[in-house]
Order: sequence, then structure tokens, then C-alpha cells
Amino acid sequence: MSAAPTIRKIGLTGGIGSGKSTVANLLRDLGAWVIDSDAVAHELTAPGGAAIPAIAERFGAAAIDASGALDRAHMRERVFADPDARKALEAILHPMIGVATQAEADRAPADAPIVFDVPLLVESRHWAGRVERVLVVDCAEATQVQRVMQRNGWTAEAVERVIAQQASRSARRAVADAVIYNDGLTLAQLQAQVRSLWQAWIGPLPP
Ligand SMILES: CC(C)(COP(=O)(O)OP(=O)(O)OC[C@H]1O[C@@H](n2cnc3c(N)ncnc32)[C@H](O)[C@@H]1O)[C@@H](O)C(=O)NCCC(=O)NCCS
Ligand SMILES: Nc1ncnc2c1ncn2[C@@H]1O[C@H](COP(=O)(O)OP(=O)(O)OP(=O)(O)O)[C@@H](O)[C@H]1O
Repeated sequence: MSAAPTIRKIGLTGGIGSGKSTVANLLRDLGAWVIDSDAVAHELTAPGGAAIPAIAERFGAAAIDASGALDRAHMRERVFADPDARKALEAILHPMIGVATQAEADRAPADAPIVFDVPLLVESRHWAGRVERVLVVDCAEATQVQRVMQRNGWTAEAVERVIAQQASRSARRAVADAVIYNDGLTLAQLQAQVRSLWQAWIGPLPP
């Protein structure tokens, strides 16, 4: 087994479409134990998910689809148009996400750095003090909009509504220990940045 990494817990954050998951995948390829809080939220809201009863009670039957899962398109319309609805959904999900991500972290091999991929790391107090370093993935807002329109088939307005509900780029940069500016980069250039960050924070690259 290799030596324990210098930095064990990294928080990875960025606005919608900034490239967090892409960076997380590159870190995973190098040997990181990646915990994706969006994926955890999806599991909690899948058919039979632990959050479904509380969501149905708070938001009504219209929030649940025929399969018993959260109706994501319906909920997107509600929460990104109404901060009170967003806070109510977060109040149900965030404590559960906190417990589930901790359980995943507890399963990490001792020699693997843990990367918490959390879109709302800056917005949520939960994360302060739980990670040793914060890595922010940043890009221009126009790039966020263009990427999410292309990836998800959303309108520009729908992406802009989400951006408006998130921390500003400058608020994220203010808490960053490192920033990857993922704009105008090829995937190979992005990978090179991730590899040099690994060397600075974790240690030698794997063979
Ligand atoms: C509103 C929901 C149903 C929309 O689902 P959908 O499948 O369309 O999007 P998905 O979950 O893949 O999220 C996509 C991106 O939206 C952004 N986003 C999600 N939730 C929030 C939020 N509460 N506030 C601001 N941005 C958010 C993030 O950048 C995220 O990466 C869903 O995002 C949700 O349940 N959000 C509440 C839980 C949460 O806060 N998740 C963030 C992880 S901690
Ligand atoms: N440097 C890049 N070059 C080309 N495409 C990129 C680059 N970075 C990210 N992308 C693409 O942009 C889209 C958004 O990236 P990604 O899914 O990693 O963002 P994210 O921050 O995890 O988004 P979300 O907050 O919505 O989960 C994806 O389709 C991804 O393949």
C-alpha cells in the first residue's frame, strides 16, 4: 500500500456547468475516492428513496412521478423560480446528503485522497472545516450557459435561473485554495492542470 496522501480531504466546487464532474473524473483516474453529492441527491430521490416521503408531504403528489421518484423537471421549475421552495427542498435533502456522504467517506481506502464534489460547498456551512483544501472550477457565465444548454437541452433562461440562485464566481474564488479556470481549455490541457494540482497537494503521480 502507498503512503497516506499529504492532503486527505478536498472539496471540489464550481457553478453549474463549470466542469466539476469532468475534473472529478480526472482526479478519480489518478486514484482519488470521489463522492458526488449530486449523485447522492439523485439516490435519495429515486423510487423508494429516503427523501421521497418528506418531499411528497411538503410539495404534494405533483412532485412525485409515476415511478415514485422525484419529478425533477417539475421540481426544477418550482425551486429555481422560488427561493422559499428551494430552501424547503434543501432543508429536507441537505442533512440526508451530509449523512450519506460521510458514510461514503468512511468507506474510502486509507491511502486514497477523498474528493467531495459539492456544487453548493460555498453556500452550505456544512462543509467549512470538513475539508482541508477547496478546489474551485471556474469559467465564464456564458460558457456555463452554453455547456448546460448543450449537455441537458435546457434553455439559456433555465441555466441563468440556476446561476442566479448560486454563489457568485467571486464568492467561490474567495474561499478557494486553488482555482482551475476551465474555459478555452482542451480536455488534455485540463488534465494537465489536474495532474499538477495532484502533485502539489497529494504527491507523485501514479505510474
Ligand atoms: C432541483 C432538482 C430536483 C433539479 O434536478 P436536475 O436533475 O434537473 O438537476 P441536478 O440535480 O442534476 O443538478 C444540476 C445542477 O443544478 C445545480 N443545483 C442543484 N441544486 C441546487 C440548489 N439547491 N441550489 C443551487 N443550484 C443547485 C447544481 O449546479 C447541480 O450540479 C435537484 O437539483 C435537487 O434536488 N436539488 C436540491 C438538492 C441540492 O441542493 N443538490 C445540490 C447538491 S448538494
Ligand atoms: N474543458 C472542456 N472542454 C470541453 N468540454 C468540457 C470541458 N469542461 C467541461 N466540458 C463539458 O461541459 C459540460 C459540463 O461539464 P461538467 O458536467 O463536468 O460540469 P459540472 O460542473 O459537473 O456541471 P453540474 O453542476 O451541472 O453538475 C459537460 O458536457 C462536459 O463534458
